Amino acid sequence: MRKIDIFDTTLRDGEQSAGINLNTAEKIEIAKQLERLGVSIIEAGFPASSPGDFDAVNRIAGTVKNSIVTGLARCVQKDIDTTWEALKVAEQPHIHVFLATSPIHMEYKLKKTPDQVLEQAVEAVKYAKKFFGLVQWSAEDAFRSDREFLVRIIEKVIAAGATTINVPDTVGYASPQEYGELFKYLRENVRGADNVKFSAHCHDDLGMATINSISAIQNGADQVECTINGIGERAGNAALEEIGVALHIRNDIYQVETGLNLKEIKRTSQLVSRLTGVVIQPNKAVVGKNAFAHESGIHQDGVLKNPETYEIISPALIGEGEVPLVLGKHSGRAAFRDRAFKMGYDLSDEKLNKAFQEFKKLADRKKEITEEDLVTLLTETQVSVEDIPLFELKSVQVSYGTENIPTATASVVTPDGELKTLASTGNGSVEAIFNTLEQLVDGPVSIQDYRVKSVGKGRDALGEAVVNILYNGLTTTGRDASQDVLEATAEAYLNAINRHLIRQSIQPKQPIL
Ligand SMILES: CC(=O)SCCNC(=O)CCNC(=O)[C@H](O)C(C)(C)COP(=O)(O)OP(=O)(O)OC[C@H]1O[C@@H](n2cnc3c(N)ncnc32)[C@H](O)[C@@H]1OP(=O)(O)O
Ligand SMILES: CC(C)C(=O)C(=O)O
Repeated sequence: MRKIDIFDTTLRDGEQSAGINLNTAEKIEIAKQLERLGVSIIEAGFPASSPGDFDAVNRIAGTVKNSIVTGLARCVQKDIDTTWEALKVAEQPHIHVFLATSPIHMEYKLKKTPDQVLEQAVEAVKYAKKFFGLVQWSAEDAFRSDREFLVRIIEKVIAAGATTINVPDTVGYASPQEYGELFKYLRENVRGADNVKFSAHCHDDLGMATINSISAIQNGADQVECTINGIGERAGNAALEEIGVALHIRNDIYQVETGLNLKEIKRTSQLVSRLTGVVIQPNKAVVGKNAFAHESGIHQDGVLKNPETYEIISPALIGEGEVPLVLGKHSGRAAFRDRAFKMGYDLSDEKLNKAFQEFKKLADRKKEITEEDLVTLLTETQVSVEDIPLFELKSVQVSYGTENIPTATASVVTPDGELKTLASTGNGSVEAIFNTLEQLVDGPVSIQDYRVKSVGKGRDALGEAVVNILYNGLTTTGRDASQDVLEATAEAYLNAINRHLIRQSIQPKQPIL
């Protein structure tokens, strides 16, 4: 199989992302991880650009042994000298010199004629060759360059000693077909093309960096330049993880080998995200948080029957652990049953259906169903409520005035069937209710959270109360909605106590996974 070199430029073009600034220690940590990932070449920085970059490139060149380390330089002697100073410690010193070749860059940026650019490129490559065995030359903005000029300058830099020719789409303008055709054209028209490697370097301004890189490979590129998580100047560079995994998964078409250790992808992606502070978008291909998250019932059912119904990449391929099915408003019974079973609840069909209906109601109201929500829901359903005697509020009355101490009186039927009437005071009406009902149980009940909100609009809107209690080492939450918030509060408090009784009387079996 044809070998494609993965040239990682996370530490150079990736660091050119607005807002990213990595220190030497961070760059070394990323470089070591890139080495574990198995990239062929690490572009560690631009040594002439700052003392910090020089130091990082130099230290990485002295540390990394299994990947080639390179540094970027302009076609000027000073840059090449500095790059040599940084890289002479490397096992296989490699330099990356570049000069723009497109009409717009030559005329307005470099203020040079094509002939002057050609001469400068040749001089720089010859000079670099005195120090470096491996010299990569890039025609910056190659895609927007005149093809005949490109062929002419590439032939001259090959003759001057360049070992790799990089053909970047610097501004992300190419279409996959056009970019592929450019590689084909250069392979067919450049004298000496067979003696060098051709490299692709794509930017994502039109969202085509990955597919353009792959198109280049299909048309003769031997190397692709990319970054972890696709970070880089403006909209970023081609994402290494996308290229690596696409070439692997669709090897039936591409038939190439990268030498990447794909199991290190997830870890590398997370490391780069953590150290750069660039959060990965959830739906990012391969490494996004949702890349393997199945949310809808029909998909979940399919995945449970056979993961390949909806998964073309196995999470294990990139070193991702097991990804639990997401339980949300689109989930179906199959996923719900699976999660319940894994949590240790083996429910009959009837009870599962009941729990599932409650789950759907809850999912409509909440964005995320937590583990605690599920435990509550499942334990309550596992035991039909009639099986366990609970407290039942018969009435509650609160006496409140600006001049007197708030007092609550409640009548409650206890689990033993006894009707009890209790009263207590508090600093406010709510505390008076809590103090009154606390007398029903043995020991202090700590209120962890208490919230009231209106459900619906207008004067007659219902008031919903949510009370979270800690009692006897267990945390439970009670809810109730009523026309009156004080009544809802008393009911929610008793609901939390009742949930405590239910959870105490039935413990789930040991979780299965
Ligand atoms: C497509 C790419 O990603 S290219 C890499 C881009 N990366 C960076 O620029 C990051 C590092 N850059 C830097 O730190 C600085 O720009 C430096 C240190 C390299 C140069 O700084 P300065 O000397 O202040 O120059 P400045 O950045 O303002 O302008 C760039 C100069 O380099 C020239 N230049 C640009 N590319 C090249 C090149 N490949 N070879 C030679 N000269 C070049 C420009 O024409 C300009 O020259 P001028 O000052 O005579 O007009
Ligand atoms: C220096 C070159 C390779 C570059 O980064 C680009 O053209 O985008």
